[in-house]
Amino acid sequence: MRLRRRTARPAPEQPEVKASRYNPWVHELEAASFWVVATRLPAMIALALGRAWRASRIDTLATVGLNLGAGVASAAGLLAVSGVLEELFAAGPTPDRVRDALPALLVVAGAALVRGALSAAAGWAQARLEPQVERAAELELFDLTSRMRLEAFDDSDLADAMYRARDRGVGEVARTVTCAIDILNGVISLLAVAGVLTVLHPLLLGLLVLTVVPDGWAAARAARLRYTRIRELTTTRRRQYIIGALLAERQSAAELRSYNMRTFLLAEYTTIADHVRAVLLAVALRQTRVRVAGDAAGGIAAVATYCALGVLLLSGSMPLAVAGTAVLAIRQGQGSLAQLLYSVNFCYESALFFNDFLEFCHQARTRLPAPSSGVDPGELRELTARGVVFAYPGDEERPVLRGVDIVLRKGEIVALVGENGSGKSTLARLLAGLYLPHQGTIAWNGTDTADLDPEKLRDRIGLISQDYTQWPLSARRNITMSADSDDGRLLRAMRLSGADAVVGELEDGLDTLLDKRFVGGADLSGGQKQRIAAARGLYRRADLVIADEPTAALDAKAEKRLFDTLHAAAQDTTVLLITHRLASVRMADRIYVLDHGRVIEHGTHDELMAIADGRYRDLFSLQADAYTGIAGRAEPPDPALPGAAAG
Ligand SMILES: Nc1ncnc2c1ncn2[C@@H]1O[C@H](COP(=O)(O)OP(=O)(O)OP(=O)(O)O)[C@@H](O)[C@H]1O
Repeated sequence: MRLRRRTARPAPEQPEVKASRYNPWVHELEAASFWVVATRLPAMIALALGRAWRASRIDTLATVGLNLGAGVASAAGLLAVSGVLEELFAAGPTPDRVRDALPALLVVAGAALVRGALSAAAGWAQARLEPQVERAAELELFDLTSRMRLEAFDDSDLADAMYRARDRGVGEVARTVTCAIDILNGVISLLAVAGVLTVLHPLLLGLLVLTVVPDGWAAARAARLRYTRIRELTTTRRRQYIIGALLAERQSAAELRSYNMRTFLLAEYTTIADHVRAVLLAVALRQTRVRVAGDAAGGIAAVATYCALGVLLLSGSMPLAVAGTAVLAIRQGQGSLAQLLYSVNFCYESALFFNDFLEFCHQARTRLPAPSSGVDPGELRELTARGVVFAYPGDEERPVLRGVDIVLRKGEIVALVGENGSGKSTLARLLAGLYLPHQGTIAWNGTDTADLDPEKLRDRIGLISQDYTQWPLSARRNITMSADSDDGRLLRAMRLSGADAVVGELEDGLDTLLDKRFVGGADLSGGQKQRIAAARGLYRRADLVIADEPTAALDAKAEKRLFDTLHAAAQDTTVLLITHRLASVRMADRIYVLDHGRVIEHGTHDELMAIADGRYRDLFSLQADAYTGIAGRAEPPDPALPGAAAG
């Protein structure tokens, strides 16, 4: 199959490629004038320098101080040059003029030497500062991402903002600092040139500005064109990155091959990459047009400047020696002003991306949990959910939980059952304090969990999650989930979950790295991973163990052992068990049946089995029939299933 199409590509299918639909503010940004954004620049520079100051005071002081020194040396050198020229253009024999110019020449040389030394030292300080600023920005970002409320990760706008902040924002913090310092530098050398020009003829300063402004405008316009397009492409590039990872990462490698997904994914990637390329090429064209216009205007202004100089010369208002100095100063001034505008422009572009970083940090801060009350929940006696309503972000009109009431008392085993998508895992996450209900309350010993210290609360809960993560850490850390480990508890948790057999087969036992992407790393089977995840939940000294489908990948022996363990643990721990294996919940003290976010039945196994046409009874009988082979309750085969018609 040909992946590349030479002809014009039709509009891409993927909705995320139609970026403007998702980024209406891009047009607002485009509409904002350069000056509107430029007025924000000083504040951005101050923010960037503030970050530099916090990252390293010494290096910030050294960078700013040494650059200032270099700027002053450069100004002194320029003034001395005009002194040299003055002497050289003066009347008298040439050897005398050269001799008279010598002191000023020495100043020029000395200034150049000092400037060079200070610039080198400033460069070194700046090079030290940048990684420190970047590191601080990265740490700030990850501090926020790891503290945000869990539901923030379900918000696609925030995901875009996070991508932008991570992709470019973090790096641009340091660059904004560098640019800010370059601007300071540029201002100093420009002041020096302006001073010289003003002394020579006040008109020259105006002419100098005239020659550089068009270039500056063009550079700024080009930068903003690029930024708005890159911003517009955020979702698209995030999608491109995700598909690229699927094509290149180990986790998806086997499935990609077994389903022959290569061609499909490459085509998808190409469509997106083509779209990104087309947008960037269009930007490049627009940028070139803008730059050509700027250069043309700048050229006209330069011609006008030299014409004005000629007029001044011809009219006798300016002596030849002064005109010579003026040409030199104008050329140096053009260089300085162009450098300054370049720095401003660079800073402006960096600041736009730096703003992304700030914007994400701001958004993330609004998603942080409320300041902790510090209230210790205390040992669990009773956990209740009353009238709990919860919807995921973006789906507010379709709540996943719609007025759930449940109760768990100390030492009980409580089971949640129900069909896929009925809301069991969501309820478990709310009970674990990972989400807060939108309506209703979850109370730990009668106190709303929202009023308790969330970390202390989570310390009392062991969550054996359905979507467990295998961390790129040693087997030990994968179970203890912290730097310290209590060997007694660790061995017990491993024995109860069956993880001891898994670890026993690893080359370095508990010290084996559970990540095959690194040298010496090991890979585990699905069931082995689940045993490790179960050990993780059991290792905690928890009042409440929430086991969400803890045995889906376990073999029959390991499953029985884990359920026995959970039942045994319930002597002094409360257990919330979510499972589709209904045989395992028979012994539960209470079973809640969820359907579309509501509790439709609850009671003991016997009570629920006594409800004629009850949902639990139905599900239980269905599973029991599958084992006992009683055909009486079996439904007729679905005609849509393969082989059904033949049967
Ligand atoms: N992070 C999320 N963002 C948006 N919707 C979600 C999210 N997680 C789950 N849902 C939706 O919430 C509903 C309930 O999901 P939940 O995982 O709680 O069901 P469940 O009963 O545990 O299902 P299963 O038995 O398949 O594990 C589903 O419709 C699911 O699509």
